[in-house]
Amino acid sequence: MKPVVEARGVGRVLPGLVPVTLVDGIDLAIGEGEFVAITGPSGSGKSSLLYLLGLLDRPTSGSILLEGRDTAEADAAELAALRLSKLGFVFQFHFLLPEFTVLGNVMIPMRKLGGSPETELRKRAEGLLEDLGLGDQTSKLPSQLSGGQRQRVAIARALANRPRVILADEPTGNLDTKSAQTVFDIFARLTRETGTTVITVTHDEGLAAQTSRRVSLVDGRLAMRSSIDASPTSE
Ligand SMILES: Nc1ncnc2c1ncn2[C@@H]1O[C@H](COP(=O)(O)OP(=O)(O)OP(=O)(O)O)[C@@H](O)[C@H]1O
Repeated sequence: MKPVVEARGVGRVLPGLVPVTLVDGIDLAIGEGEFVAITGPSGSGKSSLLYLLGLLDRPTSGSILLEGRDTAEADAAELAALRLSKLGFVFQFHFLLPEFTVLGNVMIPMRKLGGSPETELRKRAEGLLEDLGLGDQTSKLPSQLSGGQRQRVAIARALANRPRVILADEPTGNLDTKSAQTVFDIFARLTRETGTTVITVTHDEGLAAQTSRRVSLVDGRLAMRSSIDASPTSE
């Protein structure tokens, strides 16, 4: 199976009088429909790796491949276009725009990508929200929703342009146990039913155990087991 996202010898060093190594020598191949948890102690580089895999940051060594394409030479506009059309992001904080309705928030990335009539975009956004149990909340403002509902809107927005990969950074960090479980249930269903790849940073052992693969970091490097796990998808 061809990997959807691949890191080849990826390192990221912050320059300075005392350079800081965020991640180092990461080799990782993640396939279609995989549900991957990035785990490790605080400060081990989990968010840094996620940002690199999501093309939000650039490696200082090695490269990231998306659907087999090396992104090392892509300029900022090309990276932005790839993020918009191929990737979806969910963060610990929802980052919904407060003045837009739930539906309006989900339609923002759709309108940015364009290519379909407004009525079609609206229908698709409504379908996504319905699917995530928010069919009766579409005209509300984010402030009128619970934390769990807001995070589901953020997931709907991440899915707006039918991404190949969802990248989530501690998406359950602000949620109660039940809402956190709902988020992971949604991710599991997405990977199973649509072949979307989900890569999520989490420090919650119980949730990490529900994914199909663990990638563990220690001091910015893959822990031994993660390297072994990386091999089957790159065959
Ligand atoms: N802009 C920065 N300047 C200096 N150090 C940084 C910067 N960004 C990250 N770091 C350091 O790099 C290391 C990796 O950070 P990162 O946020 O990727 O780790 P993490 O595993 O996600 O941590 P946490 O679980 O606490 O969120 C940490 O030691 C962090 O303090």
